[in-house]
Amino acid sequence: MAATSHSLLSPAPTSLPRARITFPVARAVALRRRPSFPAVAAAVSSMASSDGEEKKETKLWGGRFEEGVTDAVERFTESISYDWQLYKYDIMGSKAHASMLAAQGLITTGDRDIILEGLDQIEKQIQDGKFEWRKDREDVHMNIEAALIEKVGEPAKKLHTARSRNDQIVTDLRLWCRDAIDKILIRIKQFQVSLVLLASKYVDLIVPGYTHLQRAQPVLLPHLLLSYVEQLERDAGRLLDCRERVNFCPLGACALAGTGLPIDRFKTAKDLKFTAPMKNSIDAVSDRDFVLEFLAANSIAAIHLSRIGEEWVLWASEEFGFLTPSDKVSTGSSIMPQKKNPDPMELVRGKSARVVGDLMTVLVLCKGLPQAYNRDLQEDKEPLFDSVKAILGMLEVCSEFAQNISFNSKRIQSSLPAGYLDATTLADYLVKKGVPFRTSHEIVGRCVALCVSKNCQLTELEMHDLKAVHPVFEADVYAYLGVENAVNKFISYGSTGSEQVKKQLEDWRLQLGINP
Ligand SMILES: N/C(=N\CCC[C@H](N)C(=O)O)N[C@@H](CC(=O)O)C(=O)O
Repeated sequence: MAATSHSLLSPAPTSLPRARITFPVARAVALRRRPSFPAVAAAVSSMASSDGEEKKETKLWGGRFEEGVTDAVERFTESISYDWQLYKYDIMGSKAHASMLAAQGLITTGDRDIILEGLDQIEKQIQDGKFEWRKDREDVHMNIEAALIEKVGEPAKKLHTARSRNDQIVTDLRLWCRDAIDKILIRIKQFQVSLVLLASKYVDLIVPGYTHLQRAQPVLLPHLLLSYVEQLERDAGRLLDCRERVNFCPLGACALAGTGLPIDRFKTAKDLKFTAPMKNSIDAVSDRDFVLEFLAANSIAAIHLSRIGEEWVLWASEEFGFLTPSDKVSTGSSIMPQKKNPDPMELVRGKSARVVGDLMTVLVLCKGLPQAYNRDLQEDKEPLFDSVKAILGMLEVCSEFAQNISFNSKRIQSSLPAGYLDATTLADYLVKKGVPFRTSHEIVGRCVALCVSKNCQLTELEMHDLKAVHPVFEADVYAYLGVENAVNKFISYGSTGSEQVKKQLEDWRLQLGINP
């Protein structure tokens, strides 16, 4: 199996094509010689010796073992099929570790330079797709370390001084999460910009506001779109908070107890741009609370995106007809020629399920673990990678959808008279006339009942109709009726009143660096 270079902004597949998975040299020979399944399985991860006998490669941890693991165990315990994605961070950590060992006199500077050069070559091989990932070497750490030993010999055998895979994996993971968070933050901002640009196109468009999915009060469309922007801002804030706690360095905690060797954990932490080394070596290798926090932040963001997806799918329906996605963000039906489906937003809604599922997986994974490291923790990676891949894709597609929809102003406007959207404004009018709110609520309720019986709007009630309900009504009431009048009456901070919304739109444009 060979890795290709990739960035999280264009996520790489979580596993590479099976055809590229390579096993030790004897495998092809063994496959030809003994084609039955058990025999083929027996050949996995084995090496041919010169006399044709198959011999397992000695594991880097193999000193006390007389026999190799079974093929089933090898297949079951390997993680290289997905943790290869950590290679960049594993190499980064190894380089910082080697430099620290040299600075502390634990290895010579000559050995350090050989190790650093060898790691650079391995990184290039991986990026060029020329590195052979081997399942019999279990994971990303052992693959890189074994390859380094093959490449540069003795000096590489010193790299694992004062280090365990337990602190190595969690260091890799923290570095990976830090970068992943930064990439998600960029995508959140891109979606916010798309929403603000969309809002700027419809500054005066009034839409029905819903509660219980029933018509409630009129709102400006930009007000609704900025509500998404606010939610995304909190999503970003949660990720930034999480990043603070991610950014502590476990390297040097070793297996769980630290080391008797004179290492400098502050140097490795600084070189890897962590805030500080983690204070307790048992905690450092044990906990995945930073993964949980990250997955939880992703889950909340995914739920926000799912709700937007639901709203836009609904609004794109014939029944609402409030928005039209362009062809660029729609798909068709294999049987119904007329269909134009808003699939991307349905899948945004759908993929939120896996993001929440990923959080649940790691929550349950962690719940029964005693201190310190347990192999169960290997199972945190696939949900983590999956969650990040999903959320990046969801944000990208939401942003593109926002850039490729138009709101159907005419249809929306023609729908506005329905639902008595101005009723609450009418109640506020009565309050301004000195009527207690509970009484005004009752009066307006009676006005609405009158409209229902006459099949008309509140604006269409004659003065004598209104006076018949309550004598407090005067001619100025008509300045409160109808959705335009009603929207103009909103003045409270954060309300849908056009002054408020225009100011907030301006603030967001400034904050997001959108030029006038
Ligand atoms: N096997 C092990 N850690 C493996 C960590 C890497 C693993 N692929 C993972 O993803 O968690 N722990 C050994 C120590 C070691 O192998 O360094 C132990 O504590 O006995």
